[in-house]
Amino acid sequence: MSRDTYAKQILGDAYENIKNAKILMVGAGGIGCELLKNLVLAGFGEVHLVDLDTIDLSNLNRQFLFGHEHIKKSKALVAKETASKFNPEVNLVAYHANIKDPQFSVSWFKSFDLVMNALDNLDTRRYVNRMCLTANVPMIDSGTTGYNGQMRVVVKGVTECYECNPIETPKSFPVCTIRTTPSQPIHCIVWAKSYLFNQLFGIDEDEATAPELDNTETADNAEELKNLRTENEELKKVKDAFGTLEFPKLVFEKVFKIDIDRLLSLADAWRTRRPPVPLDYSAVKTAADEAGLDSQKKVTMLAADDQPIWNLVENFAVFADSISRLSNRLVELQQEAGSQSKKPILVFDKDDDDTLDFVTAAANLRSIVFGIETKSKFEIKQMSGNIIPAIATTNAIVAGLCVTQAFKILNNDLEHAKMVYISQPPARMLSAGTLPPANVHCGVCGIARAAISVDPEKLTLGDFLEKVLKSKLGYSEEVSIVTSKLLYDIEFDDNLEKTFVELGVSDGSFITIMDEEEPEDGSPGRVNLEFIVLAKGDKNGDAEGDAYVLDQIPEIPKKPKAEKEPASEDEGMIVASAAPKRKADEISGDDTNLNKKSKTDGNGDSATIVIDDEDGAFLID
Ligand SMILES: Nc1ncnc2c1ncn2[C@@H]1O[C@H](COP(=O)(O)OP(=O)(O)OP(=O)(O)O)[C@@H](O)[C@H]1O
Ligand SMILES: [Zn+2]
Repeated sequence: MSRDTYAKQILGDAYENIKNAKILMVGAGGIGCELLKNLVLAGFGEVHLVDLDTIDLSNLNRQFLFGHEHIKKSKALVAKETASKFNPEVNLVAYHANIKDPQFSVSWFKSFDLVMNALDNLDTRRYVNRMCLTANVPMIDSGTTGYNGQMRVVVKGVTECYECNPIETPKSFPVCTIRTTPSQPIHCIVWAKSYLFNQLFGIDEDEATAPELDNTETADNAEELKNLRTENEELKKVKDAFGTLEFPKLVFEKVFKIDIDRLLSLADAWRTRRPPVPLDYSAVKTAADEAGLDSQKKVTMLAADDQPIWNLVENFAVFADSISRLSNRLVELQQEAGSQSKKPILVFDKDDDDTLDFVTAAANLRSIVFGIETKSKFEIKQMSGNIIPAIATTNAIVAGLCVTQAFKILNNDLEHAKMVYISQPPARMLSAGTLPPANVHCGVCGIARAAISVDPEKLTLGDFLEKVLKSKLGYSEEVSIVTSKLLYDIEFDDNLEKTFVELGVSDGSFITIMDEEEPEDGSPGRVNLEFIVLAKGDKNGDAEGDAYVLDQIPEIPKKPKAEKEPASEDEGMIVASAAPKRKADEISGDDTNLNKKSKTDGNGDSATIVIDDEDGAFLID
């Protein structure tokens, strides 16, 4: 009896399609390991798997393709190695890489029959969704949170895409709660992780506002924002001492003394609240030395134990030590990067001890200043990483469901494909539904898509408008060109001389073209066109001096007739409404609700944060 006897008996003629299928699997973590095992055992012919991460000890309880000996090795490569032993006939190809890397182009996506997501963040899911829509490849997305899970099939033009209905966006905290009047541990953790960490080691908040901070300026918080800007300016000066022995001291004095003194001067804020108490560097340092926390070895030992709740001097010692560790790392990265235009940064990762130590100590010191309960490193890891324990069995169920739906897609039996939810009792444990049709107003799948290869240092916005949009695609000058900000519209032509690179458009960026012309006969204009920008390799350019190559002229259909605004709630899911036409003055840095944010620099950090005022805070992903 051969290995595939049973599969042939069960699937009949359809088995040939499975055997000839070429599948892309994105993510080789909890769901990914289960999924790969299923694909390999079911006899899928060729599976490519992409994962950017390496194996951590904490993965081993459920990511069973990995063992102790694989810690710190590539998930993708080890998963391939282990799974290929289950069925050597399957052709497995592994990539230790980010799926957003330019090597994974639209034409590469096109070469697959099906893409299966086993990811842990919204940002990458959205990216893969868009690539699949551009490449016209069906996608199966799956996810679990503890005992809950879901999977769904996405086929361009037939079913809902991943973004047809807005996924609940992260709950944001008013900036004044985080930066001026924290009252819960979570406020201090968000401050340490999303504000202070980024200011010191990551992307400056002026360049990219962290998602948890709501920066809308209202009369209520204008005064606070003015103060915060002063704080930012001062912190930039402190950063001049980066990498020196003085640096931890200057940061400490700045955020736990100078800023707190300034807050205290806002007398109104403290009429009904307990005023914060600034910390004195010399006094705390002396106390830490007296407590024996004067050597790095002792601090390392202290930080290694994540169970106890550290006191003031312990937090102080870990704070200073982790700043030194992180500064050294960043200096090294900067030296390695040399004169490259993209400055290296550090990104918070709950599994990265240096970053977690910093966030734990900084959050606790702030809690002490504001008289808020402090937390252990273990607790802060959970809260800052938005973890709900991953359950192996939920992953296994979801991965199994994904494969049964993959059979249907590959056998052109889409009408029987389902979306399935796994819930906890008293709700039904498994509930399946037919695939909802695409939302014609969706800003992601209800639009035209194309890829354009450009030389971002050569192509100017003016040339793009004239030579691509007007000459090749028949637009008038009444268009808006948008990335995460407005680049051009009929009343805003300041950027026409600038090159793509000067406008921050580079490999992997998305550019949206909005047809603003209103035909005289009242007929609808064309739907938005979203280009994915690819940096040009050595492909020969066309007649335009190699600044761009447009392989295919995209078809850009007319907009669907406007419908009445749908009701906002439908069985607990928010229904998308037509994207409003944007005005130049509405366009600032961020425009998440229009789904046109450039995808080049998303950090994948997309948690839903739920605050329970009664019982403190908890987070879910
Ligand atoms: N942009 C991306 N490109 C490639 N792989 C990605 C990308 N984003 C996330 N992943 C991978 O998706 C997988 C998701 O798996 P999972 O949800 O089990 O997360 P994990 O990091 O293994 O576990 P945990 O977060 O619970 O520690 C991870 O292995 C992660 O590296
Ligand atoms: Zn859609």
